[in-house]
Amino acid sequence: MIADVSKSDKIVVEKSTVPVKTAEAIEKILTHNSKGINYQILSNPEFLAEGTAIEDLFKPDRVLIGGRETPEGRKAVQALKDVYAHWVPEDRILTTNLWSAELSKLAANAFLAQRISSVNAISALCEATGANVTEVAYAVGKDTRIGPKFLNASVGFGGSCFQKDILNLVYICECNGLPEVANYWKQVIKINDYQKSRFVNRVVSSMFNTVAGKKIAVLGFAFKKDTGDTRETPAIDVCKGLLGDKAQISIYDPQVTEDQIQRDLAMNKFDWDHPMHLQPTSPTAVKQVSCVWDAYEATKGAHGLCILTEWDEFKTLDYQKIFDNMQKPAFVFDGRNIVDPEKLREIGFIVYSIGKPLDAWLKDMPAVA
Ligand SMILES: NC(=O)c1ccc[n+]([C@@H]2O[C@H](COP(=O)([O-])OP(=O)(O)OC[C@H]3O[C@@H](n4cnc5c(N)ncnc54)[C@H](O)[C@@H]3O)[C@@H](O)[C@H]2O)c1
Ligand SMILES: O=c1ccn([C@@H]2O[C@H](COP(=O)(O)OP(=O)(O)O[C@H]3O[C@H](CO)[C@@H](O)[C@H](O)[C@H]3O)[C@@H](O)[C@H]2O)c(=O)[nH]1
Repeated sequence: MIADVSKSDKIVVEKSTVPVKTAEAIEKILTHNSKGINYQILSNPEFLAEGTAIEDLFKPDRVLIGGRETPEGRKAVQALKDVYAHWVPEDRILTTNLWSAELSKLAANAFLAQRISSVNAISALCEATGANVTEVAYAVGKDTRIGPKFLNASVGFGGSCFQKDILNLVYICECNGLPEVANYWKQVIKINDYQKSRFVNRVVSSMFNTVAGKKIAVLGFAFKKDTGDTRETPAIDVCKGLLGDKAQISIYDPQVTEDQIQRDLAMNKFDWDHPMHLQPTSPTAVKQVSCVWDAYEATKGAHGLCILTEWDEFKTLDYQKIFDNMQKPAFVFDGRNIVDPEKLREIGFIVYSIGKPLDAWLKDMPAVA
């Protein structure tokens, strides 16, 4: 513990995403064990995203430093500011009070996730009306007040941060007697869950209302491209949904190991959020799941193919070769909108792309159970 080993005054910096007022708890613990040493607690939340961590570190949109509004607090903030000033322009280093810094991190992730749930909600309406979500998102994002980023409709957001941080925000709202605000943010997660189950329903209803005994190839298991991280990946819920209807699944991801996939699919929801030592020791492998190291192997003999991560290599696969080796009718369900549905239809596939005008085959099939 910091208090045990400190021999002089210290600045303690929170980098992790924490509930608002965590700095106060840290401050109290350290002060009560201080033996005359002074501690300044700063909140300096981390904003990097996986897959772009180094870029984000060197060229951050902003660095946020929160501290106590006392002379000692301001001095500590300035000391950390001086460290960042070595490579970050000064106008990008924001200083605030402690609680604003802690809350801003949660709010930023909630706003980002909210954009995805907003566009995903619109994607369902696009499918019902014949609008195209890519065109709608482009038109909406052209308004400079809204902006074009983070408006890609998908099978759902994943990753270790968004759901956890929104639940954190919801909890803080409830603790502060703000149930309406809590419910507002909960809805972002509900739409995300809806989007994943909507995707599974599309697969099942398109394939004659059952996938039992059918081989479904899954391309991509990570929660986004350029990472092997599977925490909260939508692929877990989609695969579990398909397994629930007794599909045989063959998974290929360029970076996720078979061991990780088996572990994720064998565990109960939320178990994978626990530290390693609290997770079930050796979950039994899910027999209906095989993991292969090649997209062509995964799709060989398959009835349907689901794209669940937007890996670049999936954009340039030889889809004619894939079609030739699949059962017919051959289905593609693109959960990331990375393939050209028209080109794939020309090959002979029946194609579902999130929020895009529906294939004639899919038109009368229900999107939700
Ligand atoms: N991963 C990212 O891209 C990212 C980006 C910005 C901020 N963050 C934040 O940084 C923090 C760490 O994220 P990470 O991705 O490195 O997570 P991680 O799961 O890789 O690391 C967390 C560590 O904390 C340990 N841990 C968890 N619960 C514990 C407990 N109760 N007692 C003792 N140890 C415990 C885990 O064993 C693990 O070693 C989180 O607050 C996260 O929100 C992460
Ligand atoms: O338009 C979009 C953008 C993203 N996603 C999905 O959203 C999830 C999260 O993506 P992203 O935010 O790029 O990755 P993270 O590494 O989770 O980074 C987020 O979470 C981090 C941890 O708090 C923050 O530091 C980052 O700023 C914040 O972007 C992934 O499943 C993406 O596929 C979409 O579906 N559509």
